[in-house]
Amino acid sequence: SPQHPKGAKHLPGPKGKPLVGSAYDLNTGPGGYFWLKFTEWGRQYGPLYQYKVFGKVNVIVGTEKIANDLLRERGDIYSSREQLPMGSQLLSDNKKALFLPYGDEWRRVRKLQHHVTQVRAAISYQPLQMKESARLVHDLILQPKRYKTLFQRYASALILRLTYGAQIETGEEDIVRLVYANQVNVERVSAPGQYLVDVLPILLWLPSWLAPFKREAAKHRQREVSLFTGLVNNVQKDVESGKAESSFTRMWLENKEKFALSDLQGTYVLGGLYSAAASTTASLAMSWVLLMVLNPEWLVKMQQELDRVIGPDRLPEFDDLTQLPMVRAVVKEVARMRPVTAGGIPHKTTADDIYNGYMIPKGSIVHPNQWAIHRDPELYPDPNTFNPDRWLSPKYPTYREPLTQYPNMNNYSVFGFGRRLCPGAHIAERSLNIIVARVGWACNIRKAIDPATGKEITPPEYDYSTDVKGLNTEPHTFPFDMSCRSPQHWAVVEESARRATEELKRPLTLT
Ligand code: HEM
Repeated sequence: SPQHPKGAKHLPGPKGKPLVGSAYDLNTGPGGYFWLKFTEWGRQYGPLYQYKVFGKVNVIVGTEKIANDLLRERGDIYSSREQLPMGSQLLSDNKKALFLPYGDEWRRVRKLQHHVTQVRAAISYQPLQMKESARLVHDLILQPKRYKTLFQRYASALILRLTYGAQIETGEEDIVRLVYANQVNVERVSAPGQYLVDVLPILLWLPSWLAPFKREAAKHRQREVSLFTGLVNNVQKDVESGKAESSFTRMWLENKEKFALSDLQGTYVLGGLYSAAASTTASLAMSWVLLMVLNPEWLVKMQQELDRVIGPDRLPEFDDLTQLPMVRAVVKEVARMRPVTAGGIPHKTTADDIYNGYMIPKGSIVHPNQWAIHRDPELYPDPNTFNPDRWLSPKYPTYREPLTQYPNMNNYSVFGFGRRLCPGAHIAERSLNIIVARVGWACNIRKAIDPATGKEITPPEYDYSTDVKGLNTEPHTFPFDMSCRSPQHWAVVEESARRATEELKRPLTLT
């Protein structure tokens, strides 16, 4: 254990049991959600505390200020990741962008990610987002019970078209099924605590015949590498035959020397975008529907704004967003109350540090607990109330003007902190704004009526989980009614969706 400089104190926190530490306490919070356990401990130990698992120090951060002080201001030592033996080492030979240690390889990877996700690039994807959202609204009105599939189709179609030039119509194409199955698999295998080797890395030294987890990892890895490589090879063939449309993969293939990544590392960066982009975006869209069912007065307020600014004759467009602060406030408030990575994506420290007199040793796993950060009563008075006004009225501490620009999601805690901040935030923000503006413009969303009793069904406030254990959360299927607001709105939706479907068949050009 590190030498504590004179006077540096241990962080407070639960003592845990000998050897295992707090390993088995994490799922003992409400609903078994570890971020609620983090939050419960936070009430006892304060906004910065630690627990240990098999001797490993985990530091939990419960306010935005401390998260920024550490993960951003001291980014040179708070920007690494833990390489789990199973999830990272055996499964991908440490090639997964999300899990790369801080250093030169990560910087090169980040350069490629940044190139395709920076604001300027994100703006050029708006036409595609408009087409996909037009189809989304149309299909949601016809088949609201398929909302989960349809939100996932929107998000998958967007990222797979951008990454590989793949055209997705139903969302049930082979490519979608394969990348989705791969993601579920990988997240299951890499969820912390699934394999003993993750807490006892010494097991890595076992020969394969004694270590079934090694054979299992090898199988997954082979499957994943051939999936990602196959997708890149298809684009390569199209480039050679001159029929490849614009895509991230084509751009990378044509500019490989600029990025200086191995073929396999580049392939992993591209393949990893789907897992980072698809279920996260879809999750927040679903949470929006749920929060509209639970807080119908805010849908009405949003529709009043949309009716005033847009009128009944056309769908909202990206250029309208400056005039739609209520739409942006609703989106931001949904992200506050239902953060997708609720317990935060942990960073790892690469040197000893002292903060406010407390020791944070090198190698600590630092969890910015979004659940607590988003419910800090100093920043968010009455934090458990869904209140978009906190972004729109000067009487709240989170208010900022001008409202043509704020609220927005720049540097918003929902996307993480410091140098590892989500590079896809500009794309995700645009997706959510246009989905919420358009679905809100076109649809009424209400509680479903129980046919047996004739009474309204109120879905649970927080019944979340995920198919994919571990990092991302999303609401379990919940009941609601959705219908188009008027025949006039429907005519606009039908015509826009028809045109979008036609246009989606033409090659994409990214500027
Ligand atoms: C609502 C949607 C999204 C949410 C809530 C979200 C959230 C996050 C969070 C919390 C992190 C970790 C940040 C940290 O370590 O501090 C992250 C990382 C990442 N995100 Fe997103 N994300 C979303 C959408 C996207 C999209 C659309 C893309 C790509 C187009 C994307 C690409 C990535 C990548 C590549 C990383 C890894 C960065 C690294 O480890 O250096 N994300 N995201």
